Amino acid sequence: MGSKYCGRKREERSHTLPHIPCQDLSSSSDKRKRVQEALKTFRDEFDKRYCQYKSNQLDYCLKTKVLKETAVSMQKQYQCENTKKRLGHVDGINVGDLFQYRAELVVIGLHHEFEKGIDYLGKSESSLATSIVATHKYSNVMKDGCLIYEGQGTNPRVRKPLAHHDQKLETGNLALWNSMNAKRPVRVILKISGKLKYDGLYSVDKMTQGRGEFGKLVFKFVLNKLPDQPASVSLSPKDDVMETETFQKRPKSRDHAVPKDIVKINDVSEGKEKFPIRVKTPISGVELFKPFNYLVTMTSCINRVSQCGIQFELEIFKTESKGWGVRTPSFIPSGSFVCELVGEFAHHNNKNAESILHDANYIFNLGFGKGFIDATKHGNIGRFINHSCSPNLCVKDVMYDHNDKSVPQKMLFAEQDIPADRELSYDYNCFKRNFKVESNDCYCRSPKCHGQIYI
Ligand SMILES: C[S@@+](CC[C@H](N)C(=O)[O-])C[C@H]1O[C@@H](n2cnc3c(N)ncnc32)[C@H](O)[C@@H]1O
Repeated sequence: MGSKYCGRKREERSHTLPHIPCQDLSSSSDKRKRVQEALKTFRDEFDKRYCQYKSNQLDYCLKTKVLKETAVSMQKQYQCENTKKRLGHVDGINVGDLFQYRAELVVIGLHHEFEKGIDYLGKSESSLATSIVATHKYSNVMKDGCLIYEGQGTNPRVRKPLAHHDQKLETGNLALWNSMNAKRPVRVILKISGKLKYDGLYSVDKMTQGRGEFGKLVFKFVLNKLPDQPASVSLSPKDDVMETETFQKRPKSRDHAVPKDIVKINDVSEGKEKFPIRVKTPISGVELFKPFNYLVTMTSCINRVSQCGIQFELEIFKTESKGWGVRTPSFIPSGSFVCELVGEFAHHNNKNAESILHDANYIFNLGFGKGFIDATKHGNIGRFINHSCSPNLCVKDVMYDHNDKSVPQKMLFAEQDIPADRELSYDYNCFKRNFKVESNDCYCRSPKCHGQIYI
């Protein structure tokens, strides 16, 4: 039963096995033959091991493990080719060659890393990148022949990291940076339609740093194919689509699909925040909120330079039943600072308190004797964040250097990982409501909804 299955699998797989066209029969033909033989040995050995796993009823999802095991065993038996890392082309491998598995690249010496996208030689400042593999797991983009390649770092799409960090200019990232400065070419392997294609030598022309899909700082390397490189062989007319699209075309979940909105205001903060704060509305006409003066700090601390400007792109949008709300177009990791609740600070004994509290939409009550923050006329994006009985943000008191406890600084932090396009919310009931309490019906739709919100 086991061997019958293996036979069928072997036959099926032969259609997708690495294909190296036999076109180069010159002086390097021997090397090419050896590369092909190494691949054949790898495939046969992999099939054998994989069948054993199957017949022993071991978890056959461990395909990656068997692939690596096979390649490592070949390394130990000196059956691999091009074992010494080098810059430039690798003997016996042509631009346009196709491969099925990352482990095969190790066996033939095109890319020596089983998992890491950047392979390099040398150490630290003197390191140079030899090859990169561009897959859909990172936000890599191929546009008009130019590859924008995201640097190396913790990637929740590969495995959930214990802690998600900003990318650092070290190891592979540093090597790519060094290759850029030293103007040394890098081999590029592209993953297209499930196959790995050697696309030839590229130059690293630029490096920028920005916030990535998961909210951390990432490096973006701009690579261009060297002009003297042979045109690569396309997989099929359909596969050429990747030339103009991002690798990362994942459909958005229906639950969190963003309705088609148009940008009504490009930056409500008028340049005061690090990122523009867009106001979006459905295409049908929607009346905008009353104008207000955008502040980045509390009016009681005007001399303080804001130490906590917003760190993520945020946008204001029209919710179905709660008026305006705030959502994030990008992922926000749990624990991240999101924004401060900013407004005019007033005490309850302020002669205008009664009239202010009459229109309590943008009032954050700090408790009896502690005053309140009024964001009616002066405020920031925090004034648009709605209440939820199952919130994704929490409110924390943060002390600044002045250490003045009478000055309220209410900061909102992500209480959990927040996916892109999700509405931000916190629990309004965390504010003390021991003076004039107004209650409203709550439309948060959480299964834990208390039915009312208090302001
Ligand atoms: C700080 S403002 C939030 C922004 C507001 N939605 C707007 O349109 O400007 C607070 C007001 O939003 C509305 N709101 C916030 N959370 C709500 C919820 N869960 N259910 C119903 N209304 C809510 C209430 O009218 C509340 O007084």
